[in-house]
This record gives sequence, C-alpha cells and structure tokens, in this order.
Amino acid sequence: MADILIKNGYILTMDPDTGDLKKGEVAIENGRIIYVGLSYNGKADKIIDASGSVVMPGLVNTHNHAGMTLLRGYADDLPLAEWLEDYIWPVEEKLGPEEIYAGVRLACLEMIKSGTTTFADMYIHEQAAARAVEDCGMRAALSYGMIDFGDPQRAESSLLKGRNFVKDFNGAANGRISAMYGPHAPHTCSQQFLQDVRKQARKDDVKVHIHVLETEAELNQMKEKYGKCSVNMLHDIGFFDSDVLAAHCIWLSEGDMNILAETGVHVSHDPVSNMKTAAGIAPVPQLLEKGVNVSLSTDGCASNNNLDMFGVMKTAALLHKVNSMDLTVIDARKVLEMATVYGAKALGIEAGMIKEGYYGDLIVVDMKRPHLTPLYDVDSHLVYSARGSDVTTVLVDGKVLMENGKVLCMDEYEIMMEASKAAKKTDSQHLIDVLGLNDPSVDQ
Ligand SMILES: C[C@H]1O[C@@H](n2cnc3c(O)ncnc32)[C@H](O)[C@@H]1O
Ligand SMILES: [Zn+2]
Repeated sequence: MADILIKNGYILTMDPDTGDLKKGEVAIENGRIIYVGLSYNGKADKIIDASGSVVMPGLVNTHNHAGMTLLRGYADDLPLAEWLEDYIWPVEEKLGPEEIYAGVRLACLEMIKSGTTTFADMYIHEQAAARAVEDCGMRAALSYGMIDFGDPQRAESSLLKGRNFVKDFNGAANGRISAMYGPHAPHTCSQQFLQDVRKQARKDDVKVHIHVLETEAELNQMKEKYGKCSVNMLHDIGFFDSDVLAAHCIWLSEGDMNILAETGVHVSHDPVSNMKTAAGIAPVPQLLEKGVNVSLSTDGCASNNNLDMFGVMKTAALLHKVNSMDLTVIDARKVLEMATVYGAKALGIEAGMIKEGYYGDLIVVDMKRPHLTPLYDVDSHLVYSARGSDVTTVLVDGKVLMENGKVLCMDEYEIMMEASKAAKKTDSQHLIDVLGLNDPSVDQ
C-alpha cells in the first residue's frame, strides 16, 4: 500500500529515460517514489487529484542566505562592497540565533509556497537554520558561513564553528539536512584558511559551498594579492573538486571555465541577484557548453528580493538570450533542468526527477489560470508564464507540506509576525506596524 498516490496530472518527470507523461500517476511510500507511470496498480492511504495541473520535481535553490529574509529591502541600490561592508555585515552583528530562526522559518514558508523543496544555504547562526528546516519539513544543504579576513584567531574559531556544525547536523532531520563547509569567498578568506577547510571537508566527507568571482573588484583584488584570479588560486591550492559548489562565477576567463569543467566544480547561477547588484553576467551558456553543471539560485533576500525560483528561471532564460543576442542559447527545457536535475546533482541528492527510488519531493502547479491559458507547451508556461504562486501542493520526503494552497507544516500568520518581530533587532524604521499588519483582524 502506497502512502500517497498523485493522479490525473501531467507528469513532468525530467527523467530522460521515461520522458514526460501527459496523464500519469505517481505513488510514494516511505518518503520515496515507488511508481511513475500511466496507472498505479495498487492502493494508497491518500489520493491527491492533480487534474488540470503539472506534477513536477520540487525546485532546488542552490545558493541562499535564508536568514536574510529579515533584511529584505533593508539596504538596496548600493554598490555591492558598500552594501555588504557598511550595511549588511554591521546589521548581522545585531542578529542572534532566535532572530535567524524566525528569518529562516519565513524563508522556508516563502520557498514552500513557491515550489522550492530543497535549498543550499550559507549563513550565520546556522544551527538555528537547521532547527527551522527540521521543524518545517524541507530538505536543505546547510553551511556555516566562515570568514577569517587573514586573522589566525578568527580562522581557528570559524573553522571550529564549521566543524561543530558538520558534526551536529550532517544527516539530521532523518537525512533531510546535509551539512557543508561554507568558506565565504577567496577574497575574505586567507589561503591557509581555505586549505584548512578543504582538508577538513575531505576528512569529514562533506561538500564545500563558496562564493567565487562575484565582482570585478574581487578579480582585481586577487590579481593584486596573488597575481592570479580566484579560480586559478583555488585550483593551485587543490581546493577544487566535484564536491565544490561555487556561487556566482561571473568574472571567468576561458581558462577559468576549463578549470571548472575539468575539476567537476558545480556552479550556482544567481541571475536576479547579479542583475540587482550589477555584479555582471555569468557566462552560463559557455559553462554549459563545456559540460559544467550549472544550477539556479535566488541568493539571499537582501539581494533579490524574494525567493521565487520561477522568477529566477524566467530571468535566467531572458538574460542569456539578450546578452548573447541569440534566443536559442538556453531554451525552457534547459532552464527547467537547471532548476531541478542539475540542482539536485550539485547537492548530491536523489531528487530533481520524478523517478522510482528518488525522494518524494514533488510539486503540483495549477495550470487553470488566466496567465497560463491557452496551454500549448508545458515547459514554455513553467518558465515564461508561471509564478511561484501557481504552486498549489508541495511534498518533501513524501510528506505533504502544502495542499491546495494551504500550508500544513506551519502557521503562516505566526511566521510572518515572528519574523517582523525579529526584524526589529535591526533598529530601523518598521513600516509593518504603520500598515497594520500586526493586527490579526487585517485580511492578509
Ligand atoms: C555568509 C555571509 O555572506 C554574506 N552575503 C550575502 N549575500 C552575499 C553576496 O551576494 N556576496 C557575498 N556575500 C554575501 C552574508 O551577509 C553573510 O555575512
Ligand atoms: Zn551569496
């Protein structure tokens, strides 16, 4: 007997072996998909009717700073270094684990409501993020954001925090949480520290999440300090391997792209964040052409400013078309692959496809909407017309987190109120009280 049977939906499996099914069924048992096909020959405890909807793998957001929902709109339209150094880092000092817990819960709520089932994170007080993920039922690859700025004492304490996090949380929440090491970036971490982290990650057999060449300023700083760019420096110290997830990777030379391809580094592409911060345009078509696994991500809410992966998918497609002046450069199917199959591959999880044996991490997208009518091509609608709010049902690990638009794993109103309260720690003016959103009688 299956736990759940999803019926009557268009099954976008993303699995090249089976292809998509115009009307199919998916059965889930003990958190795993046990059947994908035209008609399940068995019973189920629960039936989900997906008539008029697409059933697809949950989206995988491979670079986030989930706690930064608290800083959504806090500081915008500023040069990246000034934004980070003069606004974000000082205000992060005021946020403790309880605030981050509230911020990550809000991030999870937003992600679930817009169809993300797994995310990769790098942030402060990451044990609070783990608690939030455990409580809400999502899947996540979490890392403690570590920076040493060349200070040996800071290096030691940062690495200790990272090690403790890995020890305490790798495999937590019944395997829904995996831990990674999160050295912030090549220009904020010393070479020695990066080498130490690399060694520790191999010893602990966990992956590494890092920002690489997000800005031209980083490129120039690295050339001045080491006489080479971040990619060459990291390659020369033996940092790169197929367990590395590198976010951004904008300022790459042809040689850098070859190094990423040869070493099997996974690249997380953040088109919305990169456009908003005017960081530049990552050479995604060229990376894909060279065989690099490029997944998609939102980045933190302070540089996006939401966590809707549907927005990211559309932006990725449009950005690379106009940048290359070639509209065939990335098609809708490729973008869907990046948001599902490639994301799961980057994090090493059996998800991203609706396939027997894979996790029951699925979403249902309602296609009976004005902006999705008429319907000729499912891929096209999902990338160019749909929004996160078209997602009606979300399953992670075979558990229903949202059904027919109702979030079952948390109280939406409470989450927003707790996050608004936590955001007061920033000591900045808070319009939420003025707008009356703290009043439960106000219709949300
Ligand atoms: C983990 C730290 O990373 C910081 N951060 C958030 N967004 C970015 C970005 O776009 N580039 C570099 N660093 C970023 C975050 O504030 C944490 O302090
Ligand atoms: Zn980032």
